Amino acid sequence: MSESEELHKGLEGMLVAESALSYIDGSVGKLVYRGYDIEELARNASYEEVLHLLWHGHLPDAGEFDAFTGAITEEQSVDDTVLEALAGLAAADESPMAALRSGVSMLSASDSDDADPRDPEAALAKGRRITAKLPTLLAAYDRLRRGEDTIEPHADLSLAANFLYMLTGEEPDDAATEAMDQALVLHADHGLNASTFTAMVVASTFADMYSAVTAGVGALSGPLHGGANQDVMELFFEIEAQGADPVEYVTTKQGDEDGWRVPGYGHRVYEVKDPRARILEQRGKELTAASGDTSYYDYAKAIERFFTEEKGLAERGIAPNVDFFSGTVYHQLGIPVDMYTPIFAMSRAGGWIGHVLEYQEDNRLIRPRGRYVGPEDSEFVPLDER
Ligand SMILES: CC(=O)SCCNC(=O)CCNC(=O)[C@H](O)C(C)(C)COP(=O)(O)OP(=O)(O)OC[C@H]1O[C@@H](n2cnc3c(N)ncnc32)[C@H](O)[C@@H]1OP(=O)(O)O
Ligand SMILES: O=C([O-])CC(=O)C(=O)O
Repeated sequence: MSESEELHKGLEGMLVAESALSYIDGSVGKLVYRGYDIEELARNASYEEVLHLLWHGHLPDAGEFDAFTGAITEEQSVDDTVLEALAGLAAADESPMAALRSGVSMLSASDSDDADPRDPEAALAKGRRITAKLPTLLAAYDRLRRGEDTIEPHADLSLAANFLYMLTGEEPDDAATEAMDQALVLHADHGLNASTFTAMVVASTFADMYSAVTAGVGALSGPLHGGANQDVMELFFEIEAQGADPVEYVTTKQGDEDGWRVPGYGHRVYEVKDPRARILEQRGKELTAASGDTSYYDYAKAIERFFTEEKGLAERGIAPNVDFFSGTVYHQLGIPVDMYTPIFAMSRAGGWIGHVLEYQEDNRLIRPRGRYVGPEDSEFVPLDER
């Protein structure tokens, strides 16, 4: 075993695994899933096609697509026991992201397949079950906390359309379905980000898929990761509530709060604008223009222009990431702000599961070292003598 004494805080830039799922060139803002450019997938592929690509290594042909979506459709319902537990969480005013974390964990109770987690077919089946149920679970939670009856999934709708249908009770139009589906495609995978790596660490012990996905949800929830999309929209709400100028507002905030970071800005890997932000920005622009209310899109652009041109953040490699514009899209779809990060999780589950399946093909327990900096030779004194 070779042991290096070099410290790699945050594992920054460290290669810890090989993966064929997604590639990021942070210097030019390029993202590909299995060789396909994200822009092309966002324009042409559905979330279900992307799931097939990530889990099975290729885009499905028509027959494979039907079989794949058919298998998902069969798994979309969520057991009453889980819905009852969700109702309890709603009564306790739990956030949707926390409810999702608990919900994924509870789903395992209604999975009768107790195959060995080392069995790749069983792991894939569990992953498919979780992915199929997440939109149902999340939409149900939002309805329960509003005191509404939950809605069963519609067998003829895609995951994206079904989510909106189960949330609102109405079948979404094409524009809303396309926007939701595109958001799911864009968030599905992103290399070894913190939540994916978390899921891999859990799965490297051969804990089961429910444990890996539950842990992924927890890691994604933080404001340095997926939680930033909610923070961005809450910033816009604050600006609106105060009738403030967006640039003045963020400048004052930076002056007042030492170390305050613009949510949705900056990235460990990208040195330029995230390609997903570019696509979501365009979608946000179209949807806000169509609705006649462009205010949040305008705030985002004003802040971006200021940080790029006046503050020179772009020159330091700090630019909008995926979380900066997604809220402008979700808001136009009428989705509550605290559902934004759970939607990210609903999509990213596809990536977590893909990475877990891939990693377990040639599994190695993930177990790094920490440098010990504590005291040496401490003398133990019994409790009653301390
Ligand atoms: C889906 C996702 O997870 S995308 C990321 C979502 N998270 C956010 O949007 C939260 C805001 N952004 C951030 O906190 C950071 O950019 C992170 C955590 C995403 C990446 O951070 P790191 O790779 O650790 O970069 P690091 O913290 O070293 O920052 C480098 C420099 O850029 C600055 N910086 C980074 N992000 C921002 C920001 N959002 N606003 C202002 N300054 C920033 C830091 O202050 C630091 O400056 P310094 O060198 O003068 O101290
Ligand atoms: O890659 C990262 O570190 C964060 C990110 O953008 C993602 O997970 O989509």
